Amino acid sequence: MQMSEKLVLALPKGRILGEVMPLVNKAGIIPEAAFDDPKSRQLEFKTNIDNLTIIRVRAFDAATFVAFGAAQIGVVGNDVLQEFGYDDLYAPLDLNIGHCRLSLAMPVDADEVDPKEWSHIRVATKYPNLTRCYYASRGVQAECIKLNGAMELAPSLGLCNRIVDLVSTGSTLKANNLKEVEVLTDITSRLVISRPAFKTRPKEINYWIDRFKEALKDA
Ligand SMILES: Nc1ncnc2c1ncn2[C@@H]1O[C@H](COP(=O)(O)OP(=O)(O)OP(=O)(O)O)[C@@H](O)[C@H]1O
Ligand SMILES: O=P(O)(O)OC[C@H]1O[C@H](OP(=O)(O)OP(=O)(O)O)[C@H](O)[C@@H]1O
Repeated sequence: MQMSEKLVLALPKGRILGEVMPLVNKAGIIPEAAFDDPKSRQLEFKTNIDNLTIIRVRAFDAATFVAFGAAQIGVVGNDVLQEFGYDDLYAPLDLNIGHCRLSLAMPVDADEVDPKEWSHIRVATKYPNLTRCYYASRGVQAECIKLNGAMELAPSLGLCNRIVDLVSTGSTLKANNLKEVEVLTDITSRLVISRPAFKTRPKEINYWIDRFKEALKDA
């Protein structure tokens, strides 16, 4: 296949990276050595594919780079997809990695843990849009305090009694004396595509979607 114009793949640099790289490699993409060098300050990496580079960015920013067409392909958790709701992101493939859930949690000794009885709640979260939408659809007004991490501290320090955060093993909640009250949504990571790129370079983009589909079959 003829490949010329640069194609950028945006990968999240956090915990997903370890899970996503075997898939990226199986899809036939091998980054240059600097990618695995912890001392390297490089942010964009050549690969064995002539026109394809990889950028390693924060999980939320991977969605933004692709949504604005600065990268054409990316890997993004559907927590981030739902939080932003970017129209220009097409998410055709569930990569079956980054499994977790977005849940509301409260102190283990809290009362008022029946969501059906709530009409207004205050919540500390990294996901204010998703949280507001979820509760609005059930007639509950959610007032959100945006934090970027360590949400679990909010109840014990009196910021607010409820948090909405990602849960996987549940050990972070347990270590901070919190209990999971309800699951808002289940999360996995998806392959995402910039819609404009999909329109203008369909053959090339479909080629890579197919390579990732094949990689998933062997996973
Ligand atoms: N405990 C978890 N188990 C499984 N997947 C998770 C877990 N926490 C987060 N994820 C997934 O990994 C993505 C990136 O999370 P990660 O914790 O690496 O980033 P972050 O620390 O939130 O981001 P940043 O470093 O940019 O602030 C999330 O958007 C989510 O889809
Ligand atoms: O249920 P668990 O297995 O304990 O996982 C949940 C934790 O994982 C995520 O945080 P992360 O470790 O990514 O750190 P962060 O707070 O910096 O995002 C999430 O925000 C929880 O704190």
